[in-house]
Amino acid sequence: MVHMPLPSRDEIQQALTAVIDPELHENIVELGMVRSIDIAADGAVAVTVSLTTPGCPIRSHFQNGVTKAVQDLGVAKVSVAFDVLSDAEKGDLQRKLGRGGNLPSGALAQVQNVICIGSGKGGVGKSTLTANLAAALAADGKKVGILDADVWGYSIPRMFGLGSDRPPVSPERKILPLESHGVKIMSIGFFVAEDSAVVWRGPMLHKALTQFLEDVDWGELDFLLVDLPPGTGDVSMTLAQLLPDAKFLLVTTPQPTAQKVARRAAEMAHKVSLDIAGVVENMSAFTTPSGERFAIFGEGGGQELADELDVPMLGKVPLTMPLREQADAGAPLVGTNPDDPAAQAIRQAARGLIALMPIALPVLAAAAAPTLDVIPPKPSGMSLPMAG
Ligand SMILES: Nc1ncnc2c1ncn2[C@@H]1O[C@H](COP(=O)(O)OP(=O)(O)OP(=O)(O)O)[C@@H](O)[C@H]1O
Repeated sequence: MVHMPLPSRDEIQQALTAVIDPELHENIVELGMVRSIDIAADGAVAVTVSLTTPGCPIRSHFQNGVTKAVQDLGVAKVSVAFDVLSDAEKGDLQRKLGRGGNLPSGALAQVQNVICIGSGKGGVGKSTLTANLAAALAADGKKVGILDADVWGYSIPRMFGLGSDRPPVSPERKILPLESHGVKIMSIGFFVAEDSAVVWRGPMLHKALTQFLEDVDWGELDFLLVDLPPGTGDVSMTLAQLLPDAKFLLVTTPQPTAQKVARRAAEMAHKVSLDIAGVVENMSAFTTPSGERFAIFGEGGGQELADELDVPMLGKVPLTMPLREQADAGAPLVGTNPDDPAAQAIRQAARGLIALMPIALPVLAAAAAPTLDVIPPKPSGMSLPMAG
């Protein structure tokens, strides 16, 4: 067996430059967040990382990143501890970043679980499930928000009976989500004229999404559900970068083709290191009032995908007319008709999600708000001013 020589302190420090703070977009060594590196006689390495806030929601991102960076040097035993930067150190950091104001607000500091809901292809019912899962979680007493990041096909406002009213802005210059059926909602649809074809891409998209995460006053939430656009594109990559602790929930129909593209979405999630929480199969089968059952899109695709990915199958949601009708009427079915078979399956999936999530840790209040300077302009001269 070949033994690698133990790395020096400098080599470990160098390796830690691979760990990037996703909010500050800089590595933790450069940011002065590596408080100490200790190498024991037996070769075990202990690293202490200083966070900007004790309730830092991306703690596990640092834990995993530091552990991997040191292990890659051939170190078998790595431990990571955390403390908090002093006020003076935070001041130094702010100067280093060239910011006059505050560090990123950590608007998500009070959000316990972020779940990105994605599908390989469009039209599989991802938004319908997002809306109803949120309503089911809220009915279960959870504090829930939806970020509608389906920039090309936003439909969440309509499913909650919300128009295109601009959300208000608080005196602290935070955008306040609109609330409907007990769910806090933020959508790109609140900022663009209905039916306008907005070409969101590249940096503008990145800025808009960053703002929806950082400048929105989400407050205390048990769950923030993020309705992704279909596919594996820009939005998903950006969000994965901004939300390293988020989980991914895959929606698919039972068809082999849908499954194939859903698998691609899963591969994307793996690539950007997002854990997959599970699979929900939608449009599973249709049952006539006389009880005859038709598997219109086939059977078993969701379970196969879940088995292949080795993740839980959280629910099989049948095709029912009320689910579509209620989405069109602007009131989630789980609230209006909880006994409908689709509503029951969605409530079961919501309970499955709750069971999968880690126990909530106490968190600190979010820090002060950044200025609203990054709302992207609407293309063709439109702008996205906000009320308030
Ligand atoms: N289980 C279901 N039973 C009946 N209708 C459904 C079901 N699931 C979704 N639908 C309907 O199918 C259509 C597509 O659903 P939805 O808009 O949620 O899909 P999507 O995957 O979010 O699409 P995209 O992301 O491409 O906009 C909607 O009209 C919705 O009401």
